[in-house]
Amino acid sequence: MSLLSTRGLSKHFAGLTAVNDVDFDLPEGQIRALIGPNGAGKTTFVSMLCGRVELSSGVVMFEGRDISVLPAHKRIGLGLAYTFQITSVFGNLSVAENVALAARRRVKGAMVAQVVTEALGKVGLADRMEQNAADLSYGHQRLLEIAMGLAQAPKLLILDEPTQGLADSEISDFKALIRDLANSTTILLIEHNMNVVMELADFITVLDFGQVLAEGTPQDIRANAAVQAAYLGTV
Ligand SMILES: Nc1ncnc2c1ncn2[C@@H]1O[C@H](COP(=O)(O)OP(=O)(O)OP(=O)(O)O)[C@@H](O)[C@H]1O
Repeated sequence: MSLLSTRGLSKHFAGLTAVNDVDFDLPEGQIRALIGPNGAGKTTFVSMLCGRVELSSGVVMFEGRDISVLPAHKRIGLGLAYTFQITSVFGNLSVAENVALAARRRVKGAMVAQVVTEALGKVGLADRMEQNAADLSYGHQRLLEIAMGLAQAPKLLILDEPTQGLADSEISDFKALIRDLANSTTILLIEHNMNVVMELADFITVLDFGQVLAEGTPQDIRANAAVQAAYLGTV
C-alpha cells in the first residue's frame, strides 16, 4: 500500500487547469522528487495534498484513508508535514520558540524542549536557538522550517524548494540532512536544483502543464526525450 496516493486529482482556477487528472503513488520510505517547468502545477499539487488548496476533483489517500476534504490541521495530525516557498517562520520569536510552537502540537511539558533540541540539532541550527528567527539568513530560515516540520515527527515530509536561498556550501549539508531524515520519514521534494534531485531522489515525477509527463528513476528521467524537451534542456 502506498503511504500517499492520488487518483484523478485536478485543480481549476478560473479558466486555468493547474493540475489535470493526476494519479500519483508514493511508497513509504521513498525520497520522491517532483520536478517540472515553472507553472507546471507542482506547488498547487502538493497544496492539495496538504489541504491548503481545495481540490476541484479527484481523491487524496493517506495510509489508505480518504483525506480529500480533511482540513490542513487534521492532515498534520495524521503525520503529513510540509514547508513552503513562502516562509512560515515567526520572525519576532526565537528559533527555539518557533520549533516549540510546532512541537506542542504533538508533545507537552519537558518533552517540548527535548524535541526542539533534537530537531534543531538535525538541521544544524542548535547553536542559534536563542537568536530571533528574523535575524537568520533566508537559507537558515528554510532549515528552521524543516526543523518545525520534524518536530511533528511526520510520516511524510513535503518540502517545496528547500534549497532555494541556500549557498552552495550549505547544499551538501542539506543533502546529508535529507538522507538522514529519509531513515525515518518519507519525503516528497519539489526541487529545481537538478544536482540535488539526481543525487537524492529514489524516484522522480515530472509534471508539465498540470499532467504527469514522466515517472522513473533519476537515470530514466535523465534519458527521457520528452523530459529533455520540456524541462531538462532548459535548466
Ligand atoms: N491561487 C491561484 N489562482 C489562480 N491561478 C493560480 C493560483 N495558484 C497557481 N495558479 C496558476 O496555476 C499554475 C500552476 O502554478 P504552480 O505554482 O502550481 O506551478 P509550479 O509548478 O509550482 O511553478 P514554480 O516552479 O514556478 O513554483 C500557474 O499557471 C499559476 O499561475
